[in-house]
Order: sequence, then C-alpha cells, then structure tokens
Amino acid sequence: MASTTSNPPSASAQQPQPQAPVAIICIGMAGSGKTTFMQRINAHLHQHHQHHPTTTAPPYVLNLDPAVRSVPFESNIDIRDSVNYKEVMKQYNLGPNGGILTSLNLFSTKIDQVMGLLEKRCLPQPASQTQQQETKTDILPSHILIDTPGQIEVFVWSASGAILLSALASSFPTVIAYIIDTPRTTENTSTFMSNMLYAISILYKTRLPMILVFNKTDVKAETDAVEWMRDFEAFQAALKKEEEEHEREGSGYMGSLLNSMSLVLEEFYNALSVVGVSSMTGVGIPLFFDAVEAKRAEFERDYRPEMQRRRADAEGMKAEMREKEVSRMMRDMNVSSKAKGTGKYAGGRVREEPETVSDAEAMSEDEEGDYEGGGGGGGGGLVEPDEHEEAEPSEDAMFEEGLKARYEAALREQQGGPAAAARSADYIRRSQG
Ligand SMILES: Nc1nc2c(ncn2[C@@H]2O[C@H](COP(=O)(O)OP(=O)(O)OP(=O)(O)O)[C@@H](O)[C@H]2O)c(=O)[nH]1
Repeated sequence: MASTTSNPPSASAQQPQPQAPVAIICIGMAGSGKTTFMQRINAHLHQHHQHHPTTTAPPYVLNLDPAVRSVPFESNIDIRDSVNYKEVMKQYNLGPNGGILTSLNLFSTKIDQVMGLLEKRCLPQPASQTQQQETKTDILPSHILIDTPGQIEVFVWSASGAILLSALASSFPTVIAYIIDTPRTTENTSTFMSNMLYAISILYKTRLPMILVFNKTDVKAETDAVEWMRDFEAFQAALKKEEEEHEREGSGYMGSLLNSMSLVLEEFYNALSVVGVSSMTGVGIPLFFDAVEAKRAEFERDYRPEMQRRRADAEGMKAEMREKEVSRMMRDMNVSSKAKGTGKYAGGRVREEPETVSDAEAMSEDEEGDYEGGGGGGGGGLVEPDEHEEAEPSEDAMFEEGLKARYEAALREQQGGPAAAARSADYIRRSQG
C-alpha cells in the first residue's frame, strides 16, 4: 500500500515552484471535518508563504458549498457570491439537497468564467501580457484548494460536479482528498467498509488520484484503519472479534461479505495514499502535502495520458462517424455518376432540350407518339418507356435531398466541436429556463 504515514516531514517547502499549481478537492461526509481540514491546510500554506514571501504565493481558494453559513477562511472564488442558495430553494420550491444541486448547476454554467479566472491567476500568462506588467513579479500559487458540499453525492454524481471536475483536471493536476472521520469510521468493521466502498465509488467516478485523509487523529489514531487496509487478516480478526463480542445473530452473511470485500479491496488500497491528520492540532499536515506531491506526479504520469486518451477516443469516435458519412456520400455519388451516364443507365434516352417553340411542339408530339404505344406513328423509333427513366427524376430528387441532409449532418458534426463540458453547461443553462 502506498501509505505515506512513514514519510519524512514535508519537503514541499523546499521544492521549486511548479509550472501549474495542484488542485486539491476536499470531499468528505458531513461532519468529517472537511471545512476544518481546509482551514488547516490553508493556514499551513499561508504560513509557508509568510516564511518565504519572495518565492511563494498563498493558495488560491474556492468554496463550492453553497449552503455553508460561514467559512473560517477567505475564498478567492465563492459559489455564494454568484448563487443564493436560499433563494434557489424558494424559487424552485426545493429541499436542501435539491437547492445545493441546483445552485451547483447554476454555478457550473459559469464554468468558463471560473476557469478563465483560475487560469489567469494561477497559470503563467503569455509573454505579451506579462511584459505589460513588468513592474510586478507575479509568483503563482502552488496550490488551489477547493471545498465541496458535505452532501457528497450531490457533488460527485451530478452533471455539474462532473463539469467542474473535468474542467479543473484539464487545466491543472488535480487530486481528491477524501476526508474521513477516523473515530467514527473505525468504530466497527462495517462502518469502515462502508466508508471504503464510498471512497472507491468516488475514485472510479472521478478517475482522479485520491488521498485518504484520516482526520481527527487527536481523538483516535489512524493505526487501526491503516492496519485493516494493509493486512486483510487483521481486518478479518477484528471482524471475528466483533461477532464474538456482540454474538450477532445472522452475522454469518455479513461476516462473509465483509471478509470477501477485504480481499477484493486490496487492489484498491494499493492505489491510494493514506495519511492520518488532526485538523484541530495540525499534526500530519506536512505528510499530507508530501502525499499531494506524490499524487501530482502520478497525475502527470498516469492520469493525464489516460485523460488525453479518453478525449482522443471521443474525438476518434466523432471522426469515425464523419468518415462513415463521407463514404456513404461517396457511394451515393458513384451511383449518381452512373445514373448520369457511366453505368448501366448510360444507354437510356437523354432528353434533348428544345431550342425553339416549334421544336418543343415537335418533341412533345414525338413523345406522345412514343408513349402511346402500339405500332403506329413514329416509324421505327418506338422505344418502350424505360422504368428507370420514369423513376429517374424522383430518384434524383431523393438523392439530392439525402445528400443535402447528410451535408448538413456532416456540417453539424464538424461544428459540434465544443468541449463536452461546455455542451452540458449549455444544456443545464437551458434546462434552468
Ligand atoms: N477533535 C477533532 N475535532 C475535529 C477535527 N476536525 C474537525 N473537528 C470537529 O468536527 C466537527 C465537524 O467539523 P467541520 O469542519 O464542520 O466538518 P465538515 O465536514 O465541514 O462538516 P459540514 O460543514 O457539515 O460538511 C466540528 O465540531 C469540528 O470542530 C479534528 O481534527 N479533531
């Protein structure tokens, strides 16, 4: 397991300024201590900045919890500045969760502005702009801290959450800090397992590197949790002990499920960094920043190429569809060229255009004679009306219509280039009326 609990104290202070700051998204169940943790890491980075004012910048902070009454830290971007959660609840007649979700949806429609601001403040600007501000020596923040609503599912499983996360991860190395209330989670093995399964679902949904932050270690150390993760036999022993202590009826099913889960989850545990912290006292915070640095490297190494691959796949699928359209058009054009004289229809009659009124009259008389059938009239030139000839005009019309539709479709496909995020944002904007 990639536990960082035995790592040396933070080296982040001595590290050179990275190109792009790492975005730390704090996710945790209500009461896990997420906000206190945010406050603590924010204070840690501010303190670091005070010690190295010429080489470091304070973190850039975002609050995405619309329902929080007051945050004990200053945010550079606060969802509450653009969305009034209470008003949203009233206006849309929603409960607390619906209010948070709708507020996030409304906020995500501003994702372009948010990202524009973030990139302006946290990424090196093009030379022309920096030259204009030559007098200022801009030191960029090395961390972007993001607080999220305690209603995890509202953030992680909503379209707006996905939009915000994917927009962030496409501009910055992004890491999830999953905050866990250690005393509560290690109360028993089933609570522990439930929390781990929840963390897994977040990991697989967001597909971002994750650090498990066992908080409140001043109340209870994270050692039990770490042992249960490292050694499934230790977990199974704890489970057995619980069963004996409580003489649980029908615990056989639960017991064997938890046993099996502990084996299955080994792979998942290996992918995680684990740190024990106390947001109250600050113990373990430097270790957390070490874990962030490790995850930043992991993001660049594994996640970014994977993200780019997924994007290329999506683009590839679009290109494949376009390719199919083109080949269908080419096939149709081939048929058309045959129809116009190179294929089996080439022998068909080609109607000459009349040049004068008398020509036209003569031609129409000829035609009448032709189509009247019977042996009379026309002297030797009588031709049976060709079925194809009858069908030809409508086939042409159909072809042209189909071609037009396909051109339009191809055009739409080409113009449908905006990022999925922007499209979804637009969808949300429209659905909000
Ligand atoms: N002893 C101890 N208490 C903590 C620690 N971190 C947070 N708490 C307490 O846990 C409670 C919840 O903390 P919050 O930071 O409000 O938790 P939250 O996850 O942001 O909660 P929501 O705002 O409801 O999402 C508060 O009473 C904190 O004082 C810690 O490290 N040690």
